[in-house]
Amino acid sequence: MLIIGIAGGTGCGKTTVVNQILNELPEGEVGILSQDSYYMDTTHLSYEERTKINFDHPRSIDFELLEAHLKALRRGEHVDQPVYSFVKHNRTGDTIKTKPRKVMIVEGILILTHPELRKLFDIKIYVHADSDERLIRRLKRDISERGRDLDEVLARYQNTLKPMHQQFIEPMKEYADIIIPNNRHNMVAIGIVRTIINEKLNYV
Ligand SMILES: Nc1ncnc2c1ncn2[C@@H]1O[C@H](COP(=O)(O)OP(=O)(O)O)[C@@H](O)[C@H]1O
Ligand SMILES: O=c1ccn([C@@H]2O[C@H](COP(=O)(O)O)[C@@H](O)[C@H]2O)c(=O)[nH]1
Repeated sequence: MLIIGIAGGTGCGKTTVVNQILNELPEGEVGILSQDSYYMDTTHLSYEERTKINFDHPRSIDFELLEAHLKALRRGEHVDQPVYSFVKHNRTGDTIKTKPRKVMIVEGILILTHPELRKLFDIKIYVHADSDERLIRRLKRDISERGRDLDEVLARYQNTLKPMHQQFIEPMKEYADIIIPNNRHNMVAIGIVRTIINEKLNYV
């Protein structure tokens, strides 16, 4: 199994990059684990309390479960990946049966901050976009898709996102094997990653 970790700040385009990589690859050959599925279960908190969580700090992630799932997949077992709701700020209670594949991609803002998880990645990728670009994208996406408003996104950006990005996410570039500049769509870089995956899948 080839395990690829894809990190980078919010709005840098990780999900988009993953989807672009998957386009043109045979369906079902590459599996995805999203760090978002592994936000801590906060069912014991009220919605009001959950909105105050710092979701950009590594302690908000259930790395134990993420690591256990990745190791199980590597052993050839399937796992039940939790489904997360950004609107509710909590797991929904549903899970998605995730099967082991020859290539597994793990994506998320904080996945390179955890040393044990980092060791499991054969290739570490950091997607870079400038912070103003990321903020603009996040504003548009969170308002249209995640039920936020302008004030919420800007307050979160100033209070937690920006300082957490500087403290935990940006320094992870140091561990990256590949850095993808993504201020614009970067189909050349996508093509290179797809070639590496195709090689593993024996298609070249
Ligand atoms: N290279 C790009 N150029 C312009 N917009 C982009 C680019 N990559 C992603 N986006 C847009 O920015 C938003 C955030 O992208 P997304 O892939 O969800 O980022 P991430 O998963 O890193 O938070 C989405 O609306 C997406 O369509
Ligand atoms: O309940 C939640 C959990 C997370 N967030 C924000 O999401 C981003 C990470 O997701 P990306 O898709 O990589 O942008 C993170 O910056 C958290 O602040 C949230 O708003 N609510």
